[in-house]
Amino acid sequence: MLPETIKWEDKKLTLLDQRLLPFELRRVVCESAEETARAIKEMVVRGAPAIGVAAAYGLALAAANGGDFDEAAKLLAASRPTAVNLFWAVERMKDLYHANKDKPNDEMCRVMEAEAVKIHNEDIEINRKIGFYGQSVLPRTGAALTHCNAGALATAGYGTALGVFRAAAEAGKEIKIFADETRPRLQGALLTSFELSSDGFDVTVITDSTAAFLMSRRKIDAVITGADRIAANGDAANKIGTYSLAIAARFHGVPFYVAAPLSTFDLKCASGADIPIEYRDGREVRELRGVKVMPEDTDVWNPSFDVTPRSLITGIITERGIIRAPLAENIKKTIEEDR
Ligand SMILES: CSC[C@H]1O[C@H](OP(=O)(O)O)[C@H](O)[C@@H]1O
Repeated sequence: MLPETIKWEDKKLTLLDQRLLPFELRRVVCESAEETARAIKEMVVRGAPAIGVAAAYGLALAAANGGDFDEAAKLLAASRPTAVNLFWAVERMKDLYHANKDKPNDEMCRVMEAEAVKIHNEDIEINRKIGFYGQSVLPRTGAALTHCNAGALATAGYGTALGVFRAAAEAGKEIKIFADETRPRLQGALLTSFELSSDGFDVTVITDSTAAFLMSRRKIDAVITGADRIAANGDAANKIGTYSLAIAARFHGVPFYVAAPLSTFDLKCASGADIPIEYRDGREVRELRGVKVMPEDTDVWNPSFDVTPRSLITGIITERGIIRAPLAENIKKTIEEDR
């Protein structure tokens, strides 16, 4: 059984240290917003929904610890730039804090803690709904391909893309899953493979550059990935390598789905061009788990995300159903109906 990604125990946030998986199971304890922000930046916890939930708890800690709450919120918002779930959670907790800051401290802290727990539990329920709708795109028996980790390790539990596979299995479907290793941080090889095999799935790791050849040699019924931010027109930012996967899927006639909660949509971004892309240290590419794989002075360009244009996306699987073309219109309609 997979350990919980995020736990709130004795008014402390404990995070499964995903930098050590699958070789070591260790938890990092966060007792302040500062410690939480560092854990997000250093990818102790990662995955769009998971960092949103962690940030919510980070702000519950900020409220309990006193000090400058708005500064704590800024610090958390600055930890990583692409996943909009982070900003959504920060804004939701800030609004609550300012609505309750004049109440007695223990009451205000209780309200903040309860909201973070609510965000945590909501995420798991949303992921189950994403799985419920998403499993319909998979056959009774078949194969699927995913990229990075959009599973329980990237969320508060159950997962988004991997939640679709869980729901398919719960519906009695037999799906062989191929997981891109996902250079440079290897979330597919180290996290998705570990997560799915721990839950008894038939999962095979391939290198990122194998995906197109795999599609040319065997039937892949669908590619299903997560997302970190989806623009109003349907362009979707996700882990680097997703865009080239979508191009290969289109060339081979494989349906390409993005699985994401409505909190991943950012209507303030008109298109993918407006989505901020995180660039990380080149050392992530020059080294593999601390072992140099190229000279230290090698120039590296290391965007952590790319943007898949809506034209390559078959559908976006959400907790309100599958949004299909015309994506811009149907995104607007779905979000308005959810309000
Ligand atoms: C369920 S969304 C997970 C999403 O986040 C990952 O990025 P990172 O591991 O850098 O946080 C990747 O883009 C996944 O699809």
